[in-house]
Amino acid sequence: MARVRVHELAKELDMNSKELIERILKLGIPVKNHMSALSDSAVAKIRDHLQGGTQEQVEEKRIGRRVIRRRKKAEEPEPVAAEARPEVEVSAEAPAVQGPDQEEPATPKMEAPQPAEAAEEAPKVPEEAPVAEAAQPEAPAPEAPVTTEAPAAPPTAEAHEAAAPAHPEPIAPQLPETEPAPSPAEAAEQPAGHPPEETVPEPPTAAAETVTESLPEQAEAAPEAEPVSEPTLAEDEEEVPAAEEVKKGVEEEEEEEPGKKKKAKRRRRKRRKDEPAKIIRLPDLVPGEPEEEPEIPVPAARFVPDEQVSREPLRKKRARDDEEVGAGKRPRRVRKEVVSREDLYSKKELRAQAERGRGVPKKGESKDAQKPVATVPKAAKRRIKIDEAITVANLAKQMGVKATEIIKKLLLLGLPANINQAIDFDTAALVASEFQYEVEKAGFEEEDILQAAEDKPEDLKPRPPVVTVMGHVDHGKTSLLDAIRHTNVIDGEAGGITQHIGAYFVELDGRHITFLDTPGHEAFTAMRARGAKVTDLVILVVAADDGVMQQTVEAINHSKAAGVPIMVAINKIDKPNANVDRVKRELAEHGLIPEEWGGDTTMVEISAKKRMGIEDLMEMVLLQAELLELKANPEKPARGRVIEAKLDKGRGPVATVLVQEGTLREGDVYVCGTYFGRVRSMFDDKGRRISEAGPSVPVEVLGLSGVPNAGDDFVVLPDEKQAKLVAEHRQLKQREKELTRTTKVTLERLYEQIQEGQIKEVNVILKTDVQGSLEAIRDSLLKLSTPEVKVSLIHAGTGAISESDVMLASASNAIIIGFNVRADAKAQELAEQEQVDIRYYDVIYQILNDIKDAMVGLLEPEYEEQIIGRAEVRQTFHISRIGTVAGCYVTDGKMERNAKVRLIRDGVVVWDGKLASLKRFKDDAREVKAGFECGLTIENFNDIKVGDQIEAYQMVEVKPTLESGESEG
Ligand SMILES: Nc1nc2c(ncn2[C@@H]2O[C@H](COP(=O)(O)OP(=O)(O)OP(=O)(O)O)[C@@H](O)[C@H]2O)c(=O)[nH]1
Repeated sequence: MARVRVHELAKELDMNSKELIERILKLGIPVKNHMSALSDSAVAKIRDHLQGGTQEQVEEKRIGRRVIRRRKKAEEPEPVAAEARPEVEVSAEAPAVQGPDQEEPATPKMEAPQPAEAAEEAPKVPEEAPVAEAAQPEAPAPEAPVTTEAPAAPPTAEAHEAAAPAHPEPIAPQLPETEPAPSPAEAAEQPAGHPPEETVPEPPTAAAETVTESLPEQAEAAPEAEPVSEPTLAEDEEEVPAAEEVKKGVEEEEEEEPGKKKKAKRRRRKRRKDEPAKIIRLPDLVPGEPEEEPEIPVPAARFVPDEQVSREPLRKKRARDDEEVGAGKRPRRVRKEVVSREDLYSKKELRAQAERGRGVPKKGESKDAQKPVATVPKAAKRRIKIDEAITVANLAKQMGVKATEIIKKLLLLGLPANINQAIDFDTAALVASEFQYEVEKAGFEEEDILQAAEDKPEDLKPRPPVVTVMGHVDHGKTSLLDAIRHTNVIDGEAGGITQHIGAYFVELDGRHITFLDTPGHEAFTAMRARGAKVTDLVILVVAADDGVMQQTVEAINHSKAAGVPIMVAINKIDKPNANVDRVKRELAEHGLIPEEWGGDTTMVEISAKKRMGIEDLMEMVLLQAELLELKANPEKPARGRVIEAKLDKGRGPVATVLVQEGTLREGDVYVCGTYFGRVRSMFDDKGRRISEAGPSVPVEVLGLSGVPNAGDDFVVLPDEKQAKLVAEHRQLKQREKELTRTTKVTLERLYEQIQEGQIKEVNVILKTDVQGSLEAIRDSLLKLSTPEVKVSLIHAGTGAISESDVMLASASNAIIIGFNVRADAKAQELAEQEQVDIRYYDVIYQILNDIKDAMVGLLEPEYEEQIIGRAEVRQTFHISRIGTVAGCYVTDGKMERNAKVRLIRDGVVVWDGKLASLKRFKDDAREVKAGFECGLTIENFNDIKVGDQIEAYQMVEVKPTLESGESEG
C-alpha cells in the first residue's frame, strides 16, 4: 500500500519538506528525510497537528494493526489511561474502527470519533474511506478515515448516507483549514466522542460517505471503481475489531486497572497469536450496526514507531488477511482490545523512555517515552560533494533519495530533466537543500594545478605575432600564404582548394610571423567559441577586381566580434580590372577606413600571384605587432592551443599546437583537453624535427593519447600524476557537461540575464532575404539601445542562416534573427547543439517588439496546449472529506498526476482545472496509461458524472517564433 512520504505530505500541506520534517520530529515521529514514508496514522497525526488540531495534546501511535495508542503529551499525570503516564489510550477516539484497509490513518483529526460512528465502522466497506470532500486533492489516501475491510466494495450512495449522519464530526479535515484544535488538555480528556475540534466543516452528507458492505457487488461490476476508492483508504488493510469488542475494550480501558489490562491483553494474545498488542478503543460504538462504516477517525494512530510492539506479528497477520481476502473470504473481524500502556512496553522500556523524557522521570512515566529517536543523519552526513555538474541519477544516489523525487523538484523549479541529465552545481545545491542536504564543491580544482605563476615584467620577451588570413573565396588567401613562404602550394592543389597545413612560421630579416592557415572565419570563430584566442591580427584578403563580398563582410564581423585588429591586403592588383578605390570604399562602408582617409586600418596593395607588395605587408604586420606589444615568458613550462589535430595512420594522434607562452620540449608531460601524455617528438611547420618550441611557434606534436579538438588548451605539467588527474577530471566534467544545457542568451532569459548583470549588450546576428530589409531592420535595432543595455549587431547579411552564423552567435553569445530566411539543416542542428537562439520573423515591427520586450522583461513565453490523454468516467463515488472520486478508464494517451484536466460532458467543457489525485488501485500513480483504469479526483470539483470525459492536457512553452520562418523553408 502506498505510503505517504514526507515530501508528498509537505507538498500537500504547502510547506517545505525541511520544515515539515522538523514538525514531524517534534511530534515524535521518526523520519529521516523527505523521502521517509509515513504511516497513515502518522500522516493523520501530522495533519492534525499542522492544522492546529489537538496535536499538542495527544500523541497517537499505532502500535499494531488495530492498536492505536494515544498518549497525552502534556504532563498531566493521567492515572487513568496509563498509569501516571501522559499517554491516553485512545479508546475514546474510536480510532479503532479501522477496517482492514481503511484505517485511514490519515485523517488527522479524527481523533474523537463519535462512538456511534465508531461502532458503525462496518468491516466491509472497503476503500472508500470516508473522504472529506473537502478539497484535499492530493492526499486522499491518507485521509481516508475509517474503513472497513471490504476493500473492493465501492461505497454506495446509500451507504454514504447512512454513515453520514452518524459521524459528522470525525471527519477530520486534514486540510489545513480545519478548525483549531482544542487544547491539549482537553483533547486528552475527551477521548471519546468529542471530536469537536476536528470536526470538519463539511456538510453532513459528505460525512456520510462511509461505505457499507453492501457495496461489494458494485465494486465487482465496476472494477474501475476500486482504484478510486483506494485513494481514500488507508494503506493497510486491517481487520476491524468488532464494534462490540471495541466498545468493550474501551470500557475496559477506562475502568480496568493496568494490571488487569495486562491480563486481558495476555488473554487476547492467546486468542490471536499474530496480533500484537493493540489498543482499540472505539468511543461510542454502535455495536449493532456493523455495516455503516463510521469512518474511523483514527487519529494519527497509525504510526508504529515501536517495532517492538508488533512488527512481526503484524506482518503475519496481514499475510493471513490477504490470504483470506484472496480466497474470497472476508477478512475476519478484528476484535478490539484495550491495552494499557504498560502492556505495550516492558518495564525496562518504560524506564528508558522515562529517562529520555524531560523533567524528572518518575518510574514508568515519560512523556515522549516511546518517541522514537529521530534518525536524522548528522549534519556531516548530510553533506555531499559534487563537481561542477552532476547527473540526476548520481545526485539521487548520493543523497539516497529517488531520482524521481529530484526530477519532481527540478520540475517545480521549472527545469525539466531526466534521470541522466546533468544539472549544474547551483541547481544541485538548490535541489539538495530541499532534501536537507548541503552541497559542497568537490575538492579538486583544476585551476589549483593548472594555475601558472604570474610572469614578472622582466621575464616577458617579445614574441612573434600570430596572424590569421581571412577573405572571400578565391580572393587569394592561399596564394598569399604561399607567396609568403615562397613555396608554391597552389600548383599542387586539386581544384584550387586550399590545403590545410595548419600554421606557418615565417621569418623576415630575423623577425618572425606565425600564420595560421584556417579555412576561413568559421574555424577562427569555432576556436573562439571554445575559448581559444590565438590570433593577434587578421589579414583580410580582398580581391581588387571583385571587391567586398559576403564572406569578406563575415570575416570583418567575426574579427570584430573577437576584438582582433584587421589589416587589409588588397590582392590581385595586377589584374586589369582591379579597382583599389572601390575596394577601399566598400571596406569603409563596413567600418574599415584606410589610414590615408583618416582611418586606422592599414591597407596594403599586393599581388600574391606576382609576389608584389608581400614584403610591405609583412613589414606592416611586424609594425602592427610592435604596436600590440606582444610578449610572453619563454622561460617556463609551455602552454598553448591546439590549432588542428588528426589521427595519422602511421603516427597516431597528431596535433598542431601553437605555443603561446613558455617553451615546449620533447619529453614534457602535458594535459591537452581531456588527454594527457608526454611529448614524444615535435616537428616544425616544415616537417623538421625539433626539440623545443618557444612562444608563438607552431609545432606538430606526437605522443598524444587521443585526438584533441581545435582550440583545446595544451599545458605542460610537472608530473604525469597531475596531468592524469586533470585529464580524468575533465573527462568527467565533459560527460556531465555534455548533458548539462549551457544557457546561452535567449530572448526569454534576456531580461533575467540583464538583471543578473550577465549581459550589458544584446548581441544580434541578422540575416534577411534582401538588402533593403536588412538595412531597415539594422537601423531600427540599433535604436533600441538604452543607456543600460546596448543592442549591437555583430553581423548582418542576406541569405540563409549558416553554420558560420551559428558559430559566431555561439562565440559571441548572440541571438540570431532570421527575417524571411531560415537556417539550413546543418545550421539548425548546430544551433541546437550550441544552444543558440534563432528567431524567425516576417514582420519587422515584431522583431523590434520582441527585442524591446525582452529587454524590459516583458516577453511572455507563449504556451501551447498539448492533450496528453483522455479518460472516461465509468463510476463515481462520493467520499467524505475527499469528494467525488471518479473511477475512470483511460481511453487514450495517459492521465498524469499533475496534469491539467478538463471535464467534458456532452461535448461541453464543464470544468477546467487540475487533477487532485490519481490512483491506480491503492497506490498513488504518477501516470496511468491508456487501457488501464484509474481513480481520480479533480481539484475543487465534485460534480463528476458517469459518462463524463476527462481530458488531461499540459501547457507547453513555445518559443515566440513567428509564422514566417518555418514557412519560408
Ligand atoms: N591575377 C592574380 N590572380 C591571383 C592572385 N592571387 C591569387 N590569384 C588567383 O586566384 C585564384 C584563387 O586563389 P587562392 O589563393 O586559391 O584563393 P583562396 O582565397 O585561397 O581560395 P579558397 O582557398 O578557395 O578560399 C587562383 O587561381 C590564384 O591563382 C593575384 O594576385 N593575381
